[in-house]
Amino acid sequence: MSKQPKQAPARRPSDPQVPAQRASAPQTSTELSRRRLLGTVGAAGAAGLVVGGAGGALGVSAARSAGRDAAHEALTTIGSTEVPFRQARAKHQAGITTPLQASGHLVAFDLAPGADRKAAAALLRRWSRTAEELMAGRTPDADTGVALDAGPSSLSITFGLGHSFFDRTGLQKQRPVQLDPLPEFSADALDPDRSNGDLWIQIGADDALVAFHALRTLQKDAAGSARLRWQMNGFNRTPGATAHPMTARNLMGQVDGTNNPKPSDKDFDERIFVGRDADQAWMRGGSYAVVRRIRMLLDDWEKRSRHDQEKIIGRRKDNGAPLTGGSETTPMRLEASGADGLPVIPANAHARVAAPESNQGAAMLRRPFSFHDGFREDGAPDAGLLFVCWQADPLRAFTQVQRKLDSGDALSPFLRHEASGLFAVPPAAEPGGYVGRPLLEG
Ligand SMILES: C=CC1=C(C)c2cc3[nH]c(cc4nc(cc5[nH]c(cc1n2)c(C)c5CCC(=O)O)C(CCC(=O)O)=C4C)c(C)c3C=C
Ligand SMILES: [Fe+2]
Repeated sequence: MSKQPKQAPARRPSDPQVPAQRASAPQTSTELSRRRLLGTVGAAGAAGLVVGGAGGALGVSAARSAGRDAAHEALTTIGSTEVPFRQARAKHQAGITTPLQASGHLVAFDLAPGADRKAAAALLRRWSRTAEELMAGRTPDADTGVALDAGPSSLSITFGLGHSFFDRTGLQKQRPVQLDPLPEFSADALDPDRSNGDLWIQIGADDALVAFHALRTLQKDAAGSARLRWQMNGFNRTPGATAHPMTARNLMGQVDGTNNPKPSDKDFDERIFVGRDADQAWMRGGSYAVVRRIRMLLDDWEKRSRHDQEKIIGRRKDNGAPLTGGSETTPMRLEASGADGLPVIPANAHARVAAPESNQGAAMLRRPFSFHDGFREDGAPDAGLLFVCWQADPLRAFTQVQRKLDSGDALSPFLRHEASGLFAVPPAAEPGGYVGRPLLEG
């Protein structure tokens, strides 16, 4: 692998609640004044003014007066931001508590016929090495050049193992019960060809070329050992695109992710990561990912008034605040009723039905991407949410909450669950090791 010329990496905080914008926060006061200037030009552009030439000149002269060569400066630190493959104090893989990235690929592979445990180990070793190199901004020696000049761009690559992986490798005794298939839900319309799989990779980056490059490189690494089963592409808002750091919005226009567990919560690790006393020692410090392709019936949704939409979720559309008042971070007052005697947050509002208070404390870390795969025959967008959630125990988190949603969520009529996967995501590789080594060589 060769190192690409790039700025010194700005390490990205491993906290999903840390707004992605922080990654592009000004680093020095000179930087601040240059950014303010460019921000002003950007705002003028957004207002429809023709500022291109003047804006460019202004930007260059500001950098020159700051004693810099503007030609060698990136406009933001987005490209140079690096997510560590292995974190100093955390045992888990990147891509779980990493802030949401702008571009994502979810991809599942099946081991090739004849590929055994040894072949699986060799593949995970190759993949881990590639992930570590690409996340550090280095590219393979014989490379396509797709991601040249882009820097690591907060690339994270996360590896998971499906239920069938353990049959294929003869490791059934090491398969955790947490990987038992999810139950069927009444709203499911699942396509088996786009569900599950022996191996799963989640790729996220703030540059679409970097994300594609990682996908393609990992696919080539798999040649002869594993075949692509399904692939889904997603996106989120670009970090730094809004003036103020804020929670993501989904394609229904809602602020989505507000009431996620936070790493600062005292029970965060216990809820999201497998504990030290887990039966399967190789999973300690790992997590379980549930992946659902959920199509949104946007034609139906967009016909509903904003008032109706807010009642369906239980939160305001503009700022994500609960209907019981306050700001986005104000707790919902589930017991509050209005002058009509009815609950202000309706009994079937999505946020109420999904809340830990309605689910014996169940909580999961939601880390989704939006998707848009064109339009269906009837002209409706084939778009929605690549719902990815993380938890220590899917039965007590995703399954508990989805059962509840299945039996009375006002949002359900606007959704179609079309694909599903459940994966064990082992802890990060030890230095010199690879993801899954304690399982495969234990
Ligand atoms: C089984 C788990 C869940 C699925 C599937 C799901 C789908 C889904 N959700 C939204 C939009 C929102 N969800 C919100 C909150 C929320 N959702 C879940 C779980 C699932 N959602 C939970 C656990 C929570 C938190 C509840 C709480 O504690 O308050 C919200 C409100 C804002 C927020 O807290 O994030 C929105 C909006 C969509 C569009 C969707 C499927 C496409
Ligand atoms: Fe939700």
